[in-house]
Amino acid sequence: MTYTKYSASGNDFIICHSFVEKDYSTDAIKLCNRTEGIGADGFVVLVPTNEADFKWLFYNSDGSHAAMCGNATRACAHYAFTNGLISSNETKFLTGAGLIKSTIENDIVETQLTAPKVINEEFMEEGFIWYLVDTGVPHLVTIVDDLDLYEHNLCAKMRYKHNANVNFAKIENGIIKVRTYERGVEGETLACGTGMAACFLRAINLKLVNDTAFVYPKSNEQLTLSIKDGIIYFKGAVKKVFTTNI
Ligand SMILES: N[C@H](CCC[C@H](N)C(=O)O)C(=O)O
Repeated sequence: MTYTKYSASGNDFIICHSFVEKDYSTDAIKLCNRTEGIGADGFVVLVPTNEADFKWLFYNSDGSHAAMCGNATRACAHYAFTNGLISSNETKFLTGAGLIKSTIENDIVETQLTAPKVINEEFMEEGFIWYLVDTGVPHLVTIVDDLDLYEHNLCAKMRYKHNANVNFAKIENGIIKVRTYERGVEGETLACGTGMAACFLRAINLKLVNDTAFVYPKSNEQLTLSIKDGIIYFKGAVKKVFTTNI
């Protein structure tokens, strides 16, 4: 089987395409293992569908299924285009969160996320003020002045209590810096697309940024987030790291 490793702002994925739609969770655990596998935060299998250019099956590195993954949409769109699975540089494909549209311009890919759903506008827990929103998957967001306040055990506690990813964000001069504990990776990743979108939405909600903002995840790679008519767009570079047959 041919697998391609991608990095999308540091969030890394193993991608392949197949005619066979089945449960690949065991493959995800083996392939994503960073000591005995290729190593990645997630595993994606693109399969045919009559409803869009393709459909994806997305798995976190622990084998759990997730409806959506912002950074993986950018990597998969690039993969589909460079592997000739799509003929246009604009693609629509099916995820567990619904239809996703992505546009590929060389190594820069922009994705239009599904409409966000605010679950809880504001609540206090563990000494922080939280915002809970679904940007394709559920995300908790807290705005802090110091990103060193991010702490693994606190994030794990909030992750399990709310079954959501956990984000700490710092906003300074209209720029957002984010640290994310990712559900299904069960630790901090170098970037989380739907998490950055959740932090951007909270910053908009608090009137701390304009309709377009630069967002920097742990990898410090720059992404651009914008909102128009309630829909979030996020754009950034992707990198095809290598292809292998195993
Ligand atoms: N770990 C997430 C899915 C991946 C989200 C993240 N990698 C992104 O780029 O949006 C979850 O299970 O809710």
